[in-house]
Amino acid sequence: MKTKDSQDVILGAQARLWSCSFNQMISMCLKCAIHLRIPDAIHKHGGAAAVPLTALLSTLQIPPSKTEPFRCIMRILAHNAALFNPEPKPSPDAADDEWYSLNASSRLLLSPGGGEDDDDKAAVEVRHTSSVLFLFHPLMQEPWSFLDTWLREDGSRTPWEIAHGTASFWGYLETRDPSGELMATFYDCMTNDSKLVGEVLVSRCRDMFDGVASLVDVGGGAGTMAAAVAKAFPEIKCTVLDRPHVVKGLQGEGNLEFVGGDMFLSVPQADAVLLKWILHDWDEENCIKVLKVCKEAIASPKGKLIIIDMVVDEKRLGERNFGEVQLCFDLFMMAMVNGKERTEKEWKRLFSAAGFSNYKISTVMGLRSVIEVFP
Ligand SMILES: C[S@@+](CC[C@H](N)C(=O)[O-])C[C@H]1O[C@@H](n2cnc3c(N)ncnc32)[C@H](O)[C@@H]1O
Ligand SMILES: O=c1cc(-c2ccc(O)cc2)oc2c(O)c(O)ccc12
Repeated sequence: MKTKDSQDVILGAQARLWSCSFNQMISMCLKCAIHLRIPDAIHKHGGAAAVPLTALLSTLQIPPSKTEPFRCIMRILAHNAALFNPEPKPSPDAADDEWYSLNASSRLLLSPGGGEDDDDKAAVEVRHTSSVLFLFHPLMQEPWSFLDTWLREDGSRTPWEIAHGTASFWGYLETRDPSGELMATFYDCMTNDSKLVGEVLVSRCRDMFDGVASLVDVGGGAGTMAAAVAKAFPEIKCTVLDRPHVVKGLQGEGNLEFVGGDMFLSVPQADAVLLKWILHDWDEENCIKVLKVCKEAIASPKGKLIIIDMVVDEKRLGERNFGEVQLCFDLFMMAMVNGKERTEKEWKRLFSAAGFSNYKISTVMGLRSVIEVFP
C-alpha cells in the first residue's frame, strides 16, 4: 500500500498528463470560438462591458439543447485559454450567473472594422484571426503526426516534408499550391503580424533610422513592414526583395518598390538591411550565407542590419506567454522549414561567422527582439 503522500503525487501526476493531453481540446475550443464569431457577439452586445451567457446564446442562435455544451466551452475559453474575462454578476438580482467580457486577446479576434480601435481611429487595425486559423489548416496540422518518424530518421527531412512529400514548405508554396490558397493565407498571417510589428518598429525604434537614406527589406513578402517604414520616414527609399513569384504583381509607389530575386545570391545596396522573421527559417550554414550577402549589400560603413526575430531567453523558458511560446516557435520552425529560434549566444556566433563586428539587442517587441548588427 502506498503512503497517502505518494498517492497524492501520483494523482497529481495523472492530472498533469490529462492537462497536457487536453491541450489540443483547448485549441479546438479557440477554433470554434473563431468560427462562431463569439468575440463579435460579445462586442456587439456589450462593447467593452460584460455580457451574460443567455445573450450570447441568443445572438449566436445556439439552440436550447446546446446550452450546457456552450457554457462548458465558454468556461474553457475563459479559464483555460484566458481568452475571455469571466466577470461577476453586475447586480445580485441579475438573472444570469455567468458573464463574460473581451480581453486584449479576444479583441484581436474581432472582425475587421469592429471594436478595438473605436477610440483611436488613427491606430493600425491589428487582427489575428486568420493567423490562428492558418495554424489549424489541415496542411499545417498533418506534420505534427510525424514527430516520432522525424526523430528516428537520419537526415534533414522535416515533418512538413514527411507529411507532404519532398517539396519544402517554400517549394510547396511556389509550385504545389495551384490555387494559391495556402500562399494567400500564409501572407495574410505575415501581413497581420507586420502591421503590429511595423507600428512598434517605427514608433519605439525611431532612432535606429537616424542617418538611413535607403532600406531593403529582405524576404519582405507583401511589403507591409517596408510600407510602414516608407510612410513613417518619407525620406528613406525602401525596397522589398522577395522571390519573384511572391512579388509578382505587387506595385510600389512613392518611396517603396518591389524587386524579385534570391537573397542567397544578391541583395540590393542599402544603408539598412531589414530581416524580419527570415533567419529563423534557416540552419546555421544558410544563415551565414544570407548574412554575408546582406553585409555586401550594406552601402555605407555606418550602415547596419536590423533583424526582427526571437532571442530565446533560457532563464524564462517556463514562463507562460513568453519562454513557453518561444519553445513552441522553435519546434514549429524546425518542423516546418528546418529552421530554429536562437539564444543570444547562437546569434552572436552567426554574426561573427558572417564577419560582423558588433550587435545591440533591444527587447521592445514582446516575444521578439530587434537586433541591430554592425559591419
Ligand atoms: C516567414 S516569411 C517573412 C515575411 C516577412 N519578412 C514578414 O515577416 O512578414 C519569409 C519570407 O522569406 C522569403 N524568402 C524565402 N526564400 C527567399 C530567397 N531565397 N530570397 C528572398 N526571399 C526569400 C519568403 O518568400 C517569405 O516571404
Ligand atoms: O508556417 C508558418 C506560420 C507562421 C505563423 C503562423 C501564424 C502565426 O500567428 C504566426 C506565425 O510563421 C511562419 C514563419 O514565421 C516562418 O518563418 C515560416 C513559416 C511560418
